[in-house]
Amino acid sequence: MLSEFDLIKRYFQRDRAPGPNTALGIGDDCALLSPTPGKVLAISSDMLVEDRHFFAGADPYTLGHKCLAVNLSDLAAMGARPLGFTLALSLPAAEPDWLDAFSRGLFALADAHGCELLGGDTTKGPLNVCITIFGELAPGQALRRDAARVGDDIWISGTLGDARLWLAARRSEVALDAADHAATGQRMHAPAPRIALGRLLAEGNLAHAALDISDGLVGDLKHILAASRVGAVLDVDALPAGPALARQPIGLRRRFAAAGGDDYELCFTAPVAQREAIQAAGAACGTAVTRVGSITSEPGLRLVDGDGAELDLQLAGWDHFSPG
Ligand SMILES: Nc1ncnc2c1ncn2[C@@H]1O[C@H](COP(=O)(O)OP(=O)(O)O)[C@@H](O)[C@H]1O
Ligand SMILES: Cc1ncc(C[n+]2csc(CCOP(=O)(O)OP(=O)(O)O)c2C)c(N)n1
Ligand SMILES: [Mg+2]
Repeated sequence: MLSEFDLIKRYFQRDRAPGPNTALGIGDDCALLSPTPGKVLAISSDMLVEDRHFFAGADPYTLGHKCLAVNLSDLAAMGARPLGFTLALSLPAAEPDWLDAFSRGLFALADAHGCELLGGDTTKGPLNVCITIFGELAPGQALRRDAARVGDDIWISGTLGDARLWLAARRSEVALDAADHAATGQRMHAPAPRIALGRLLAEGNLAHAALDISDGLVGDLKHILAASRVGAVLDVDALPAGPALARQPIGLRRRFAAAGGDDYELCFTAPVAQREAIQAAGAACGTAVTRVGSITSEPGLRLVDGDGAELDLQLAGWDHFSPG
């Protein structure tokens, strides 16, 4: 039988020297973080709950990846460099095989981004993973939701909608062949946080506002519009649908690309004069970037098709407390 403290020591406390920004890691009442002098901290929390964010029986390796990925995605959306994170874990049982796979998935992504586990909390209870992440960036460089300006282009990284397509297949709403099922499952379970792109956009002063798309593009873009007191026109047919979604009928393609959720891509706004620099930044970090609309002085979000005709799609973002 694993005790609470055996579990922490065996799976989460690593036998290695702390990184340069960690003054004190796991084991005391608090961790001590040393941000680079002159930088500001970026802090965010996201929680993943069984039966809400993932299905019971989810693969523990990809769950370890995803719970950190969604947090790194928030740092990417601010343009911050990752420093470290805390892990609050509620587990129904201390299962060695589950913990081994979960911690391997978690640390594989953490190590890829130089983001150290600083501490956390462990309790018995329903399966629930909550991470708080810390990053840093230069003062004034953060890509804030209130910084969009009239005339800005709206850009999207990567592709949209394939994670939502996997969810539809899992709910037996659509049928996918084995290859599309596997590819869309990868998008749902192993999103790639766009840290490199976010940092290039912030450090190069290329973009104004940004956020990461977790609830679906139209829902999330409205947060930028509200905070910046602007409107937008979005070309739904310009949205970069994921490769599996691109093979689906146009109605589903539009709906899942515009409001799918679980995308963990960046949506950002930038001056027209930065178009070439943004394409170059995307190329430099191997992430496609696509222009999908523009910021307007007229309030509200207008959805149009490839010919500029108004679309009435009645789309909404994910809301944990909405009945839908
Ligand atoms: N329980 C809470 N207490 C305080 N702030 C919260 C709480 N839940 C969410 N927030 C804040 O509300 C804002 C919106 O949250 P959310 O939609 O979860 O952001 P994101 O999509 O970036 O994760 C964020 O600034 C977040 O820190
Ligand atoms: C079992 C299951 N059902 C539904 C979904 C879809 N889903 C759940 S939460 C969510 C939105 C993102 O989660 P949230 O907690 O709102 O993240 P945040 O916006 O705080 O980053 C989506 C699209 C899913 N991923 N798994
Ligand atoms: Mg959140």
